[in-house]
Amino acid sequence: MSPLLQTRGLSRSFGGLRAVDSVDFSLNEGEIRAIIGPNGAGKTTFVSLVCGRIAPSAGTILFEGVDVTRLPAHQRVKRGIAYTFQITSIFANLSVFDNVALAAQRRLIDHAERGGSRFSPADLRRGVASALERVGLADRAEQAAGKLAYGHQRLLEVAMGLALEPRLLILDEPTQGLSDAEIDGFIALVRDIARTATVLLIEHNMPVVMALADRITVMNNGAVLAEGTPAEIRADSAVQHAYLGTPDDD
Ligand SMILES: Nc1ncnc2c1ncn2[C@@H]1O[C@H](COP(=O)(O)OP(=O)(O)OP(=O)(O)O)[C@@H](O)[C@H]1O
Repeated sequence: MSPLLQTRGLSRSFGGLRAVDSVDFSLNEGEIRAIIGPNGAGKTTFVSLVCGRIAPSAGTILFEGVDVTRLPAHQRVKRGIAYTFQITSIFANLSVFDNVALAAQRRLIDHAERGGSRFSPADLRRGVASALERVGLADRAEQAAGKLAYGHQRLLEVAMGLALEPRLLILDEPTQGLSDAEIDGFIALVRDIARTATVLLIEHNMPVVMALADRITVMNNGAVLAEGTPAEIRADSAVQHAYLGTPDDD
């Protein structure tokens, strides 16, 4: 089986700093993959290259075997790559419902343009309601998005990503600002998402990573330091040294 996503020699420098340094990466369809690593390791830069928010200095990105390295971000979204944008992508004055509707509308219009069923407002409402239900924000649909607590804004971004019905959903630190109970709900949500999409998760919360990831990629100084199952990563002494502390820390 060819991988859903593959990068070869992917690099990005900022001035003299190699934020992402010749990364060869491969992700199979249906996987939940976590990317971990210390602050500044290059995780966000790496996924920003994958989704097309920033351009690489060198290297290639293949999605479903097709070279998407030069495609603009919106074309990658059409192909099924969704990134839960940082909080800045939320329209604070619009309702929670309308924020998700903007994302869902884009997918339905794309679908209609490709010769699929005609755009229908009823489909739109259903898609939005379902995405909000899945992330647990259905009862806040009418609130202004800017009034949501930080953690709930992160969940709103996940709902916006889900409304795109992606093949690959990239989640960048989604549990930041969530309570313990909400984190439990989030773990169940990601397992549910993984039934229909491949998940690439940047996450600092180790119990969340260990609970969810099929495999873990550890980045350090822009490069891949290690890759393996949660058990392999826990046992890797270089990883413990760079990042995890002692194996019993969590
Ligand atoms: N736009 C930019 N201009 C200059 N330097 C940048 C830019 N974006 C990232 N960097 C630098 O690139 C390096 C990697 O940053 P990146 O945000 O990808 O790391 P990260 O692993 O996601 O860190 P964190 O866990 O703190 O989010 C850092 O040294 C950062 O300061």
